[in-house]
Amino acid sequence: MIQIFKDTLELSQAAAELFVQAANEAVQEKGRFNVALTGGSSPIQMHQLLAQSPYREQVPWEQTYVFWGDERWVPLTDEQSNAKMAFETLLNHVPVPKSQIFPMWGNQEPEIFAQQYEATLREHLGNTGFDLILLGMGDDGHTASLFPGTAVLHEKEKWVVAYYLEPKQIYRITLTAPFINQARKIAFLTFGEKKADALYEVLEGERNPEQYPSQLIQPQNEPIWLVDEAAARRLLKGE
Ligand SMILES: O=C1O[C@H](COP(=O)(O)O)[C@@H](O)[C@H](O)[C@H]1O
Repeated sequence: MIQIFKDTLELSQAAAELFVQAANEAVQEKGRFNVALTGGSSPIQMHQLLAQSPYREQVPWEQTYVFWGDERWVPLTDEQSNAKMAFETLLNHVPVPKSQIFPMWGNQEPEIFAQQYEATLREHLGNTGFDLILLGMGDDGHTASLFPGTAVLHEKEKWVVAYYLEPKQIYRITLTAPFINQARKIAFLTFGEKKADALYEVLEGERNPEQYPSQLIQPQNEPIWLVDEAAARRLLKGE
């Protein structure tokens, strides 16, 4: 399902509303809300909205468990850290218990940490997927840290993988596509002209997940694409 918004504020408001709804549904049903946050720039405005009235009061923070979809393997103080951004824009401003926040960072080797993170997920989620996974999409069609041409795109068993991303000279840690696809709800936040080509290829182009890894995201319930008019330019033209 694609929802197109005039600008990033309207898009972020819709994302915040979706977050509130998913949280309340999950808590009503089973007493807790398991969410995976996305990194990059796309969620910042949604985070800021969730940290303020009226959204802040509408989220059952005490029952919320926060994980990440992916991370750059850097300490939590590093400017590149997706978790640092989430703490600064959201988590430091809401009453979610710190013991319920699980950043993708530790003192071990990244591969060992990935195994431990998967064990933590299994402990908290059991055999169910996330209630909500928020995702961004890079200009190249990657999502989470599922980058074009990488071996992780072919992972079938593991839920979490760490690997060295040669072009960016950094380790990445990421949920895998088969695990992401187990989520009850998945929402992509995508805006800006620079994403127009990739968005068109992902949604309307031939199937080529090796080049456009976002195509691997095919959960049972169709993902929700929240996009702005600039990113949707080619979709709107029907090119
Ligand atoms: O590297 C990453 O990029 C994607 C997209 O980032 P954005 O700045 O275009 O929103 C992001 O979804 C991912 O979490 C991040 O690690």
